[in-house]
Amino acid sequence: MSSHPAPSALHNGGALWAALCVQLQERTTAQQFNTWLRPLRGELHGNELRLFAPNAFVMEWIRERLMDLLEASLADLAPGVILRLDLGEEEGPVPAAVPPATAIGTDPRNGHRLNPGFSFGSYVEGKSNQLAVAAARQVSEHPGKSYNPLYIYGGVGLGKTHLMQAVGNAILQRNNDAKVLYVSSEGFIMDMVRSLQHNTINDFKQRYRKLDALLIDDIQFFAGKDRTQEEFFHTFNALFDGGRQIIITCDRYPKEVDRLEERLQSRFGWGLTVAIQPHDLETRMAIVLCKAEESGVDLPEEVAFFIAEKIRSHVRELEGALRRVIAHVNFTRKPYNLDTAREALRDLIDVQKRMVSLDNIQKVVAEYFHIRGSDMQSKRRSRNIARPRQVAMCLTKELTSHSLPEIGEAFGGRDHTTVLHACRQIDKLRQENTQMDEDYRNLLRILGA
Ligand SMILES: Nc1ncnc2c1ncn2[C@@H]1O[C@H](COP(=O)(O)OP(=O)(O)OP(=O)(O)O)[C@@H](O)[C@H]1O
Repeated sequence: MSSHPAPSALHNGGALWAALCVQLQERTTAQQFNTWLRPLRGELHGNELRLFAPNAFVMEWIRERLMDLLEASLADLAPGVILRLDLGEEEGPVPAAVPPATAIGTDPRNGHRLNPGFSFGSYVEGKSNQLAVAAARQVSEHPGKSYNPLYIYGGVGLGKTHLMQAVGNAILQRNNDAKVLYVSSEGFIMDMVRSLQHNTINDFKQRYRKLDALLIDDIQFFAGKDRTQEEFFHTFNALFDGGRQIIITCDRYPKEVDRLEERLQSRFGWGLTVAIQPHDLETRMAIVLCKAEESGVDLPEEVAFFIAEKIRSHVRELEGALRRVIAHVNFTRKPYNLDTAREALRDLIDVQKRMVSLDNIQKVVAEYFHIRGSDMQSKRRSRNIARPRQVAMCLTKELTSHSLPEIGEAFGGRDHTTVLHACRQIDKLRQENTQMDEDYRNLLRILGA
């Protein structure tokens, strides 16, 4: 991280917190940042940075999920300063991403909370999202009538939110009076909690049930939240029965969302469930070109290809890499070509190379499946050992340039046909078994591929 503020800038807690926010914005999604971190207030007391949360719900959420990230970022920025999270004395302002309940659907300018940039026009279509895009277009033309609910699922940063909001924007374009609302599932929970706190739960129900289209993002965060699920169940029924459109996104298939009531799981499957798969090279390249054009940059195709080839995880990373290249070119005043792209992404590529070494793949896979590193080479054949070993072989084949005999050798002197068999087996299992596919994709992500 390059943005270390001068020590004088850190004298008061506000400045330190502001500097920390710059880092955190890079390390979280916009939604996470706006919903959970932006509402915090920072005060520096000696060597202790105290962060005050506006309410207990926000405080607990941060404690459970963001504390490690906050502490690590603070340690990078101001080593030695300790972090303490407290409840603010007074109820703080409502987070920017979650306007006060009364604002929902009533502000004609942005009551719907849609990002106008998330349109079909700026969404690149490829093999990985073809079906999802076709379904989304259909829904935008006949909301409430074609597929209800439309359930879009897929891994992190693959374009679920963008596509869902494209539908919302298209509905509004056709009918400016339509009551459309985009809300993250965390936003829905916050909204509900606030209504409960203020005894306005009936208003909450009315607001949500009057909508023409409800777009609810990342529904996996409903897991285990019984009161929220209960409330959403009734909202869902009211909208569905009234022929209003519901669009849901999630990181997995409905039946695979843990601790989600069965009645919700089954309702989510009533309409159409479509997946967005990780994008292939051509689609990634088209996305890079599209994003470059949006930024007013005439990017040579070879540079777009280079970025798409090196960054294989998800679109947010692709965007990050492109931003780096643009910043580097602006700063050095050099032209856009392979050399400048390589210079701009050197750190990233170096990290990636270290991550995808044969040794590291074995280590990461062993840790992921909780087996011993030495089991990668051992003769043990029990499934809980053999399967991770096959996964590691398959990843090594996919991510490195080692030959099959070299891979076999590194996995306890096995024959190259064993490696080939492992790769085929894992490919097959990934198609048949979503858990295996998810594990494999998680590992690719951990390995930075
Ligand atoms: N097919 C695409 N064409 C153009 N841009 C895309 C495409 N897919 C994703 N993006 C861009 O990638 C970024 C991340 O996309 P988005 O937030 O929609 O992903 P997501 O699947 O909802 O992620 P998360 O799982 O974190 O909620 C956005 O800036 C979006 O515009």
